Amino acid sequence: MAASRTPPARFVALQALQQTLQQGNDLQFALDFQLRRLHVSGKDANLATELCYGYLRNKGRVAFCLEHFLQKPGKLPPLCRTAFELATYETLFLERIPEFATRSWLANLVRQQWGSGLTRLATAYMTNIFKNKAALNASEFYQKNASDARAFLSAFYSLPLWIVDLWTEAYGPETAQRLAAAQIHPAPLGLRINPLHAGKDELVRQYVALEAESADLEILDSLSVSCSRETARRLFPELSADIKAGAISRQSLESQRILKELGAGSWGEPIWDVCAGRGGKTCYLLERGQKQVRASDPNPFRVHGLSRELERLGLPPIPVVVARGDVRLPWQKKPATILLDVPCSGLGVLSRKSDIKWKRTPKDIPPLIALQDQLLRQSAEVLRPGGRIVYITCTLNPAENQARIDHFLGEHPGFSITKRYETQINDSAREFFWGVVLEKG
Ligand SMILES: C[S@@+](CC[C@H](N)C(=O)[O-])C[C@H]1O[C@@H](n2cnc3c(N)ncnc32)[C@H](O)[C@@H]1O
Repeated sequence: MAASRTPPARFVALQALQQTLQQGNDLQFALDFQLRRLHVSGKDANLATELCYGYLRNKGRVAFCLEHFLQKPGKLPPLCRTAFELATYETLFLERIPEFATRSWLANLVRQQWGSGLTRLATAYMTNIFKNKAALNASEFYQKNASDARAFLSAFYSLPLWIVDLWTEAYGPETAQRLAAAQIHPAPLGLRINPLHAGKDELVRQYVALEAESADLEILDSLSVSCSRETARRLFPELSADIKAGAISRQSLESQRILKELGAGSWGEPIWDVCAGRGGKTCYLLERGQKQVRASDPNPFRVHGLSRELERLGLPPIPVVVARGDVRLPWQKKPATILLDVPCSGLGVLSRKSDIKWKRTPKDIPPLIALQDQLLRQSAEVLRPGGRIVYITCTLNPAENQARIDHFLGEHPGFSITKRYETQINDSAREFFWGVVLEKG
């Protein structure tokens, strides 16, 4: 795609979205890559970020508009279709962008890439979108034009039908609607204060002083904080510098809460964090006083990221290896606690990772279940007698949650559940975690 006349934020967004949707790359990775490659920063980078995340959260709704106003949207070249949808998103959701700006970048891009026929189509389409903007922002439009209740939920809350069906069957229609409504809002910012950092007391003082006037601020045991991005700017004016200096980490409050609820901080050691990724949970454990922690993950980039996290936070070095957890124990000493933060469908974190909605399909679930079973089975094999397995997912899918544990307990009757936690489904929850502690009696 030629960059010459497309404004930088839209150009970066389209490139990153293509990389995410067509090549399956992680959205943040694709966005960072394109911002660096095209030397885009400041306001343009902020707009590109807002476009990518906002569009993916609302992609189902804007696609419904395309289907409504165009006869054969499926015939558009994929990138052209994404450009139509991105312009629709901008019109319906970003109030501050003037009509002429959206119309002109879309028309110029379509003319340059696909010629005058599609440019006329783009112009006529955008006229319809602007004319019907108020109606397109109201649920009635989707209720009236969707074929049935599930198609309405899918269009208005921008959720693939298979997820609507899964949640309706698993949790009932009312809860499915609440979950659908929850995932369409951006997740709040979750922060973790490093208790080992010299600046910790000052940081805590800062947000405790402003707690009363920050309605969206939630604090969990004084070191875990969640708030909107606007509030974070007030509470932590130096956030980027504090992160760089190792005083703060980004981590969702729910991901911290489940560790606390499952007793992290007083788990028997050594602990093996089997699916450690970039080490969000590993670092939490070390910051909360666990000493003998070992971490592994089969993804070398994530393992490298984890080692850098340990350095950034000034944490003591721990054994970290690239390894799968479902085949063998990569250490000599048997662990007393095995943390399985398993690979899962991620349907509980769609508000933060909205690309998952458009990448996952029902076909992905059986291999994930097989891996979850094998990780549990292998953990039981290598666990020290009297030890515990902590099983966590960030998904809303009973087949990956309770059903996996029932299956495991069926095969391993010596184990029982000693702790359990799941995020409550209420109107303020945006992210959902599920977990249990299993101990051998
Ligand atoms: C939910 S993420 C873990 C997030 C991480 N614990 C954190 O808190 O930042 C799941 C991780 O499982 C890893 N994984 C995939 N297959 C695996 C396997 N066979 N054994 C162990 N880990 C695996 C993935 O690479 C991914 O990093």
